[in-house]
Amino acid sequence: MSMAGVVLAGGKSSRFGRPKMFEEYKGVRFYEYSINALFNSGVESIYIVTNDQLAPSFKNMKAKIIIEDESHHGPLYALSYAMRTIQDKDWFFVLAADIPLVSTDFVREMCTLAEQSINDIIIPITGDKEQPLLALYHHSCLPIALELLAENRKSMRPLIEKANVKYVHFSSDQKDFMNINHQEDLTQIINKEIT
Ligand SMILES: Nc1nc2c(ncn2[C@@H]2O[C@H](COP(=O)(O)OP(=O)(O)OP(=O)(O)O)[C@@H](O)[C@H]2O)c(=O)[nH]1
Repeated sequence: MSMAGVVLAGGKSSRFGRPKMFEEYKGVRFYEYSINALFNSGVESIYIVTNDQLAPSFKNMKAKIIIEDESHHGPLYALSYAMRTIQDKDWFFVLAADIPLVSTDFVREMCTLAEQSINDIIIPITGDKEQPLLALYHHSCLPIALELLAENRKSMRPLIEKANVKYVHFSSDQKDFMNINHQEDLTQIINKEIT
């Protein structure tokens, strides 16, 4: 079994107001947290998937950069583009750069689940929230994803509905899975209102 880590970092950040993947928490940029969580976790190689405008601003020796041929088509397109580009891996561990504080232990535990899995997708549930952008996707998802994209269906949801999905419950620090969409979300973490 071989696995690639895929950091999704090519969104518009329209709610945040500036490219949020480059924001810092405790002196580390969001996308670097995602890379660090994947590093030494069982994932063999790490990729940042982004667009041509943002690409020059990523600086990290641990990850390679994949530049989408078309920008802003959303996470399903980004994942399928990564799967088309990286052809020698069975599994793709997706981490959204705007959920930066996930731990290596979480990634390791998910990787262990993939070893014996006959599923197409493994999705964690944290609290009562499904986390499709912190999930494992088998290469078998690619034809389904391409079919959906050809129908202009760009959300992850129809892929999840069509694929064979395993859900796994995680109880963890709320902060680990905090999704940063607005500047106030970051302020909340910094002010330790979320513990
Ligand atoms: N590579 C890539 N990543 C994306 C794309 N769209 C969203 N993402 C990433 O997916 C994660 C979730 O994105 P969202 O917060 O839903 O969308 P966003 O465009 O970043 O932000 P909003 O404009 O505020 O909705 C973030 O880490 C984004 O960087 C895309 O088209 N390509």
